[in-house]
Amino acid sequence: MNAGTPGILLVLDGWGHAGPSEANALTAAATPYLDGLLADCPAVLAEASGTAVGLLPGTVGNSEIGHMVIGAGRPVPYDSVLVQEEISSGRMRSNATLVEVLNRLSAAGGTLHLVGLCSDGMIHADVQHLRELLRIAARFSVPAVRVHAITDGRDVADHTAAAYLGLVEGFVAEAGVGQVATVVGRGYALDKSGDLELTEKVSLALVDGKGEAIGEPQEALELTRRGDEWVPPCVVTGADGRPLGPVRDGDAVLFTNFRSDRIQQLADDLYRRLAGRGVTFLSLAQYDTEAAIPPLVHRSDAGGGLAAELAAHGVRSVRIAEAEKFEHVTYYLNGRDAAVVPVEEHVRVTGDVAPDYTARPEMNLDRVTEAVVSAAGRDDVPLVVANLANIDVVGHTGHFDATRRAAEHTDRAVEAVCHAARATGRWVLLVGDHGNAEKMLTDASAGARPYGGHTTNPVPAVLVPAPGQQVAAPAGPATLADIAPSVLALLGLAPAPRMTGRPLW
Ligand SMILES: O=C(O)[C@H](O)COP(=O)(O)O
Ligand SMILES: [Mn+2]
Ligand SMILES: [Mn+2]
Repeated sequence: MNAGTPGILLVLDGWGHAGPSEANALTAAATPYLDGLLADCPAVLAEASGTAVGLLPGTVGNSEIGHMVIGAGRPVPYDSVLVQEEISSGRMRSNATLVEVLNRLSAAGGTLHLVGLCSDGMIHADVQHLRELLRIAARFSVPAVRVHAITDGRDVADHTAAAYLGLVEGFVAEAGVGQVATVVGRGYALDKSGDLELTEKVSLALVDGKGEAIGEPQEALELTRRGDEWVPPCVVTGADGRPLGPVRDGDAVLFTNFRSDRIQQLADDLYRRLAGRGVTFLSLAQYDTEAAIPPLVHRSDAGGGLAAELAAHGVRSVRIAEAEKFEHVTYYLNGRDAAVVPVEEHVRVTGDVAPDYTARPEMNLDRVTEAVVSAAGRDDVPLVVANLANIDVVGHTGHFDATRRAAEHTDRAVEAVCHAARATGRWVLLVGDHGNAEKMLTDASAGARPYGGHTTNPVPAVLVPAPGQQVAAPAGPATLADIAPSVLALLGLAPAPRMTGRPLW
């Protein structure tokens, strides 16, 4: 173990590794500084997807699990896995929370409303979970089921919503119960920027049947001007011209996303609007909503990681990120623990928010960099943790050239951080949390269309040693679970007892 040297943990969001290709915006970018670090510093590729981090085999990584595992120092069974286990084992069919509500609906004649993202992107939801819930509703003879379908185009390739809606219509037919009542893009339904006007439009569709009236679900897709993400709220009407969907007194609403961060704003808004009307709310997995919504599956404990260890040793850390990734370097890195920790300082960088990130791939990176440099200059802060969001956030647009420019801005920011680190005697550990920008096209077999989603590729983990610091090249396979033990070792601390990862340097 090293004697203990202060450092900077820099998460480059969406920084995956793949060889050069026409799909790789990272190798296409001019990133001389990062190229130099990768060539000269002890580096390793770390697994950031699938079972290595606590996801189902072959599942793409995401920011939540990525930061949780970076912080926990061990794989954390993610919500998608817990839901899948509940379904595969057959336990969901007798899930006490679900059964109680379904029995009540069948006895009293209420409707079950299933609200969720309809794709198999495996980041927020899996449309197969909706299928199982429809089957279970049929087994319990729930008199009516309404599906309020949120179209994706972000975790999966754009212009795929027609196929997923087709799947959902097939599931409904197979179950013999249910109708698609609402179709709306995730840009509206899964806003997490706090833009309540977007959320309100979705709520009004569900509560009052307000929105574009359509006869068939697929008609909704013709009404978007910005792809699947921005399908405007559409309400399917019945033969009598009335919307099929509005939630009525005594109904139940079950949110089918397993990930909370983007659906919780809508869940809270609906909860408030329907208060006092005897509507039961449920969520597939546990949400961070203000409202207490009972989950069908409880989340895993991701505690006992880096944050706990730093607190136990009184090691001060400063956490820095743009608003988009702020929770990731605080809440998720701390094992989904929102407790205020006296030895932690949080810097949430705000600034101009571009409605379209392709026009501003630099985002507010200058301010993030300034905050990191300023924290690095403090003697009372042994550890600075920051997230550079650009590669991931711009990568999600599916726009190759903008993502290439995001990488070039990131390169200059990393250079500035490394200079500050050298001047203040710090090491810098750079790591991706999952892949994204190294794959901006779908597979050729699928027709090579633009792709803004995450990947299963490993991520680089690179240590830029502090001046005079001797470190050996890391050996063997690595995963994100090795990052917290590495950070602790570099700070001169032992891994926490619950960590299964090992120090890489
Ligand atoms: O919510 C999103 O923006 C994407 O679906 C997933 O991206 P993230 O895991 O990087 O947040
Ligand atoms: Mn991420
Ligand atoms: Mn992302």
